[in-house]
Amino acid sequence: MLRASARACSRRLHDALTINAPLILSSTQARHASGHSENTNTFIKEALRELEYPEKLQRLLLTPQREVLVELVITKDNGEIETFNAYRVQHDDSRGPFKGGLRYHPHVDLDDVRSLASLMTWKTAVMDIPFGGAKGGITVDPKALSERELEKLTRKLVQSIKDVIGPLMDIPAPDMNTDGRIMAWAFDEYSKHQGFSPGVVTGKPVHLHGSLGREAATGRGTVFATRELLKHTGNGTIAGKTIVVQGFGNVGAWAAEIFAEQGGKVIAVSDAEGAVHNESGLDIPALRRHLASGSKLSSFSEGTAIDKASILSLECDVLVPAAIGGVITEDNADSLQCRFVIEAANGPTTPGGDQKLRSRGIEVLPDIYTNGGGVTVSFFEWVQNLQNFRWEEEDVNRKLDRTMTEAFAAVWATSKEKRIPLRTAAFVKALERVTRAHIHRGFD
Ligand SMILES: NC(=O)C1=CN([C@@H]2O[C@H](COP(=O)(O)OP(=O)(O)OC[C@H]3O[C@@H](n4cnc5c(N)ncnc54)[C@H](O)[C@@H]3O)[C@@H](O)[C@H]2O)C=CC1
Ligand SMILES: O=C(O)CCC(=O)C(=O)O
Repeated sequence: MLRASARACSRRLHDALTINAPLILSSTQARHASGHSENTNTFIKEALRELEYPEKLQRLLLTPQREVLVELVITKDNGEIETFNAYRVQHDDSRGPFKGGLRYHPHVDLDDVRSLASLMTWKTAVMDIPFGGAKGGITVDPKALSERELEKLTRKLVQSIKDVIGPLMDIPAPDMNTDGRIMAWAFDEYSKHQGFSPGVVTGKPVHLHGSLGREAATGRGTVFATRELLKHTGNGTIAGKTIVVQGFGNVGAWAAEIFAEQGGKVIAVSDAEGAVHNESGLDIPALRRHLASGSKLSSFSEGTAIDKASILSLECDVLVPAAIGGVITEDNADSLQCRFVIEAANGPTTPGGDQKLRSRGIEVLPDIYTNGGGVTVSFFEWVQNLQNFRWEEEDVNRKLDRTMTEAFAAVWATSKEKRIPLRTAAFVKALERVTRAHIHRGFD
């Protein structure tokens, strides 16, 4: 097996493609060395030490299969040309087509996308859905673009990567600052080139081959995940628990709403601009209506505006980071006053932060499991697209519940059996499944 692994490693040596790269350089090219992939690899290596896999196999599992870098050019509404860096990293497709979201954010860089692509491989494996892992992104502040510019940029991205995505190859989806509207443009642009292909992206609007339940799925899955953790640790149910949510976008707002529906007391939430607190529990539907009307979180009259940086250190039962990566670190982990960290965001805890939380006995439910509800319902959407069929929302939610519950049971059992933290257990389970797929498929 070792010799086979070695051949596989050389086959999969870093394959960086540069396509469609114009010579015009842009002001958006500043790169932030995020260090995210090093953090992700630290967690994976901890699990690999448990498994004692040979080094060549470890390299195969850590190395992305393909990294695509493109330069996108658009004419802005004012007639000026602007260019943007964009990425698609395809980490592993041994278990099925590459799968993962598209992020539009000014801090997106190759290292960030590489880390997120790797997390997708382990996430689809933990959830046991038949996909691999990928992620894409554009280095852009979407708030600085008009709707028309955003559409052009999305269409340019699809034109640039259309040869490496597809319903049976690589299936993008929403992530930070991307939504059903952007997925609809991506589906339309891809279909212009390759013929009608609803299965090329998931997270599409429901009226355009999207799935009922996908929009809320990551938040809903986060609540199912929390329910399982509370149950298995002997801490009862969500009802009555105090909950703090960092990030009030797709994932955070749906999670907060469903926590509240189940009797949880969501005492504070934040977004990129501010935070709001109410010890008696915020009225989440009212807060969502307040934001939808264009008002700011901090001006919500049924709560008190607080400094958004202080949200992580509020006293609560359950802290849910649901925004960006790297927010719980060695430097601030001592200030947390929660019993459980439920990682709805990707990569919210650095390895240093994780060690501190462990030593303080704060239980962390890892991202590759907690936020797996999104890609799970993306899988359901893809299945519906391939069948040209529509499932009822209750059916989607029931299947999501079952998938989250079964995945939890597998991670929990591994954690107990090997006496390792839940994060390491989730990676161990995922690594075993991906490795088994590689071995069964062969390397030549
Ligand atoms: N959308 C999805 O289905 C999935 C998303 N995720 C992860 O969940 C996280 C959130 O994603 P979405 O909700 O889709 O994004 P989104 O763009 O809908 O919302 C992001 C939210 O985070 C806030 N935010 C940004 N920077 C912040 C900061 N420094 N402090 C506090 N809040 C901040 C934004 O204001 C916004 O409220 C990301 O880490 C994403 O990768 C994971 C799995 C699936
Ligand atoms: O729905 C999907 O395919 C992937 C969502 C995503 O990007 C993630 O889980 O981080």
